[in-house]
Amino acid sequence: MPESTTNLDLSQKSARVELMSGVAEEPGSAKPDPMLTVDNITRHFGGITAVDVTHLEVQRGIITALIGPNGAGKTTFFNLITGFDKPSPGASWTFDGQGISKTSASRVARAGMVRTFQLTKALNRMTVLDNMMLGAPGQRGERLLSSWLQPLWSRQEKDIEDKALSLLERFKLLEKKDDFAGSLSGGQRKLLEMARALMTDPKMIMLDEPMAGVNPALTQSLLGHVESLRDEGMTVLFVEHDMHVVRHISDWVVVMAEGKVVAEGTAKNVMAQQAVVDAYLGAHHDTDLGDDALLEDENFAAIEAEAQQESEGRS
Ligand SMILES: Nc1ncnc2c1ncn2[C@@H]1O[C@H](COP(=O)(O)OP(=O)(O)OP(=O)(O)O)[C@@H](O)[C@H]1O
Repeated sequence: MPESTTNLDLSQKSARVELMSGVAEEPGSAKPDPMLTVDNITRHFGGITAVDVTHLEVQRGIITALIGPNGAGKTTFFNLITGFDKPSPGASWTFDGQGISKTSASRVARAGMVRTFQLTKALNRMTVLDNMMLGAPGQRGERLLSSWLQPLWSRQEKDIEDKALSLLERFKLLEKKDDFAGSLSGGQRKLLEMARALMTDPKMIMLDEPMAGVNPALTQSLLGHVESLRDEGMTVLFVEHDMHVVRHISDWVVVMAEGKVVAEGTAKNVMAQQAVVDAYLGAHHDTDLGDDALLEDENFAAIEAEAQQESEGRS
């Protein structure tokens, strides 16, 4: 690992700022020590180009947010790099120095890159503890989830259960262990999704809208959990629409629009960039996303609704 990361204690904000201070705030910029490097990844659905990323590096040991208006390609990008979807020929990407572009989702997970999954109907009907231990397969994602846990299953069941219980304790879900997952509140579900992803001891965790549907009381606690994963050395990449959250916990922000990376930088700088304003608002606006007023939920919802209307108008 290059000295740039190892010499710094990335649980300290000043160290993270120092680490990223030399990084160009432009799409595809080189990082001091990338955990993930992606080249020429494209995905078309019929006539739509959902993803068209020429080059992207995700820095190790920090929290990177992936933002962009609805339909920008964020979820498709997550699916592609975790092996849940296949890109057009010519794509390549490496994780922790290892080429993983021709690798199945379960192998990607075993290499140390996991993504969270929303609780599906079948998972809702399982208890919280069973979700952690994972058995019952239904949909593709669930089968993959169980195959991620294969390496663990070679261990004694007791060890696996101990690990599940200690994660549930950490995420304050221990009292709920015998309840059906479907009975959990929105925030508790998000905690369970996160806890479950940690069963495989990942190096990098990818969170898909970790704060969606979470009440304000639990938001703070969830944010704290995400930050503590980073403070323990994990690399975090998350998709999020809530700009308060993005500003609050991101060390770096990548902005996608119409499948491409259109901006990168710190939250503050990125939101002031014209390309980002254009992506969210359309080029005819001259509003600054760095303006805090724009980060009020109400205003952001209006911006998103407008972007949605524009994209529907185009399609
Ligand atoms: N399975 C699919 N079949 C057809 N089109 C798809 C499929 N999945 C995604 N798309 C299209 O690809 C584009 C990117 O979608 P994607 O869901 O990746 O965007 P997103 O940035 O995650 O949006 P959101 O923030 O709304 O979740 C959109 O135009 C979407 O309609």
